[in-house]
Amino acid sequence: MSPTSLSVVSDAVRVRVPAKVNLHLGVGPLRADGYHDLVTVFQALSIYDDVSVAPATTLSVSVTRDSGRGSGSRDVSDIPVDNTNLAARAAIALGEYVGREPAVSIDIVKRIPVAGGMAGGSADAAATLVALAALWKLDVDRAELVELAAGLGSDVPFSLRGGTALGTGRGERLVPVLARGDLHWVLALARDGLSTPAVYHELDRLRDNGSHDVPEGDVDPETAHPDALISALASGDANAVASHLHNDLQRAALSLQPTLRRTLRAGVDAGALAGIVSGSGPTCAFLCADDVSAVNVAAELSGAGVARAVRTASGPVPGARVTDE
Ligand SMILES: C[C@](O)(CO)[C@H](O)COP(=O)(O)OP(=O)(O)OC[C@H]1O[C@@H](n2ccc(N)nc2=O)[C@H](O)[C@@H]1O
Ligand SMILES: Nc1ncnc2c1ncn2[C@@H]1O[C@H](COP(=O)(O)OP(=O)(O)OP(=O)(O)O)[C@@H](O)[C@H]1O
Repeated sequence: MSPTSLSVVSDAVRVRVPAKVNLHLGVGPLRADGYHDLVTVFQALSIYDDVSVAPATTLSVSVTRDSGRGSGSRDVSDIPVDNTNLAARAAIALGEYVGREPAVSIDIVKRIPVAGGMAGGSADAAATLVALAALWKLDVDRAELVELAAGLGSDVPFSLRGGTALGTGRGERLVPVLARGDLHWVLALARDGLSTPAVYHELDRLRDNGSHDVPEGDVDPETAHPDALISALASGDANAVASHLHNDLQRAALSLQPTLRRTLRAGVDAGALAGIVSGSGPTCAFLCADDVSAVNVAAELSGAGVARAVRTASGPVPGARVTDE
């Protein structure tokens, strides 16, 4: 390797950033600004995108599908590589904030399912903020990065933070939640993605067609607080956590992709404690009693032919972090 290419390698900063699942997702009515108030409990899971940034003459983005085992991405060709990519938007926003040209190359290795309800794009935006803060040796504190993150998307602040957290507002206002021990998950990845706005829109449509503002089984975020789930997380009892998993967006995701009902049933039949649609879907997340059970459930689900791919993961894990792995 020439000294020049060595210096290019050493100039790059790589950040590893996790996927998320919502253990509780209470969705309020549509607000005037097009968003919904949420009460949500996020958990970061051990499926990661890697985002590398390096100095360049102009801003560019590349996205590669990790071809190794553990890859969650079916195809990355749907992901834009222009300035609409959330990672590019993060670089532009941070550049504007600190008065710097975002002349960097951003290379994303994708493992988080695309349009899967696991905050893949948000993860890349959060990773880019952390990577550029390190590359440019910025004197910005965490609160400033969180503020920029919230401007990029509702899930981006959680991708920065990771762990387990209670989210309110659009989902961007976070407080940490104590979770004892690790939870073991199986993820069933769907063949087609779901658009987040389309799923929220479908929930509004279903609610408009129903007789109640907040239909039976849904949680009113104005009044409901996921206390029982938070106590279960503190106790580290996976059975108790499983019985308090809840997602108001689930029926909208099922309405748009009815085959997910079969996937949810198959996971529980395979021995999971409970199954839930992850965020806006269509990924289904199954909570298992322990790591051995997760491997067994994953094997059985793979054989059932109800998913494009099946992965195991554990949580909580930290948010976007510089790595040299
Ligand atoms: C479904 C979740 O993943 C749960 O954590 C998030 O609420 C989605 O967060 P996100 O992908 O970061 O979403 P954003 O980029 O902020 O918003 C995309 C679109 O989703 C809808 N949206 C999002 C968040 C929210 N609290 N209410 C909404 O109605 C809006 O139509 C919005 O235009
Ligand atoms: N870096 C990125 N990674 C993935 N998708 C991106 C990225 N930048 C922009 N997008 C666009 O965003 C769309 C949603 O992709 P993403 O993987 O973030 O969905 P998601 O995980 O369901 O989102 P969330 O869970 O935050 O609602 C994609 O179809 C793609 O066109």
